Amino acid sequence: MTILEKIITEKRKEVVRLKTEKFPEILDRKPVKSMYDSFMSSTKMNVIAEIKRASPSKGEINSEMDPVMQAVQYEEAGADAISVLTDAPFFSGSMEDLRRVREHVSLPILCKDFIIDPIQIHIAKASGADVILLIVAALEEHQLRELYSEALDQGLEVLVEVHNAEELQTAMRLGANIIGINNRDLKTFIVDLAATEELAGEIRGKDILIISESGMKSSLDSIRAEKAGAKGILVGETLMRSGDIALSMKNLKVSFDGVDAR
Ligand SMILES: O=P(O)(O)OC[C@@H](O)[C@@H](O)c1c[nH]c2ccccc12
Repeated sequence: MTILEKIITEKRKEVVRLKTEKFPEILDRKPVKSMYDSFMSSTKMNVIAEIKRASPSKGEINSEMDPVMQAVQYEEAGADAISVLTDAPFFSGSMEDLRRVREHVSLPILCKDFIIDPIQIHIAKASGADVILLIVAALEEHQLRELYSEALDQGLEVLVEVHNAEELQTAMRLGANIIGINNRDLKTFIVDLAATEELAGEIRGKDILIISESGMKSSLDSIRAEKAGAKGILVGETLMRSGDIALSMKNLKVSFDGVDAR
């Protein structure tokens, strides 16, 4: 079994449990600006800064961190959106983390999870998410379509994640307007920015927002993503391990002419 299959097997059990539990209280909140609109109109690389305690490929990353303190630091450092990993068994996160972060930041929040059932979308929305992730490799196309339209009906934006040309075709058939190219192969954990370079060129239509995900360490990586056509990057580990979040953020937020934004 691949790690992705293991994660999905656990998710199915979680969904069964969620359906028996009490639905969480709906958080009262102000609307935020659309991530799509703000990223498309920016002149600098947009950074989605991720709250990630641990991962199956790296084990523990930063288990001491308080998600609210981390998210507030991200916002102060100039992040454009916050991603909160809510999966518990493999990433040590929770929906409670997302809810707490929501109460302290005003940026768009991405609920980063392995969504396989509408109940997860409803809970994410109630907990304050603005954007959800749908991973093409984890879903049948009909499921992907159902979950995608459910999310739009709920007023959420959707980041549709792909890793190869076939998945990209599926995302484009769906009409996704935000496509995330994961540089990490979820089956082997190998990270290679060439994934963004290869796939971004195949994305037809200037109105699709491209996000390059995983493995971003420095301004060089950010410039590489920008040259390939990405308007956003999703960064977890580098920011979670950084001793100077403001500096790391500055390095990643290159301006779109390829010159460092500083
Ligand atoms: O820590 P990194 O290498 O910066 O990666 C962040 C993010 O892209 C990664 O966490 C991720 C991308 N797609 C996912 C799907 C599920 C869980 C996690 C992910």
